[in-house]
Amino acid sequence: MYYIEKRLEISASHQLRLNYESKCSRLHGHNWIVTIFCRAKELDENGMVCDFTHIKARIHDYLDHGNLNELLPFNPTAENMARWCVEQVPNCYKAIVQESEGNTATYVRDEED
Ligand SMILES: Nc1nc2c(c(=O)[nH]1)N=C([C@H](O)[C@H](O)COP(=O)(O)OP(=O)(O)OP(=O)(O)O)CN2
Ligand SMILES: [Zn+2]
Repeated sequence: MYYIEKRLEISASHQLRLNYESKCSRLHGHNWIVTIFCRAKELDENGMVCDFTHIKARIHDYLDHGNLNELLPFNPTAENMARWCVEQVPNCYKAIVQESEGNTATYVRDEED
């Protein structure tokens, strides 16, 4: 099995829709650190699991300097973002989304998916 990791830094704004009072419901920004994990039993005809540049294009270039509430069709928590990242990238099985130092969410695709 081949494994790759791609680390992305994304500056963006968001506000959370929550059923309790929170400062996070106000529009604010983070410098997210997103790590994408991909794997494949066989390499493609280019000798890759997935092109790092394509991963950056699908995640970073789409979200960077944007408003996540406008770009994503769900409440932009770190957990939801991690799942969305896994769904965007071919051969991706895991994503780690760090919102700030100490605040991190991970999504791992089920084996049978
Ligand atoms: N489980 C989650 N909890 C929270 C999320 C999330 O995505 N998943 N997100 C937020 C907000 O985005 C909020 O902006 C985070 O604020 P921050 O100041 O970074 O975190 P804390 O309130 O924990 O404060 P620290 O000073 O960093 O301890 C909130 N929760
Ligand atoms: Zn936030």
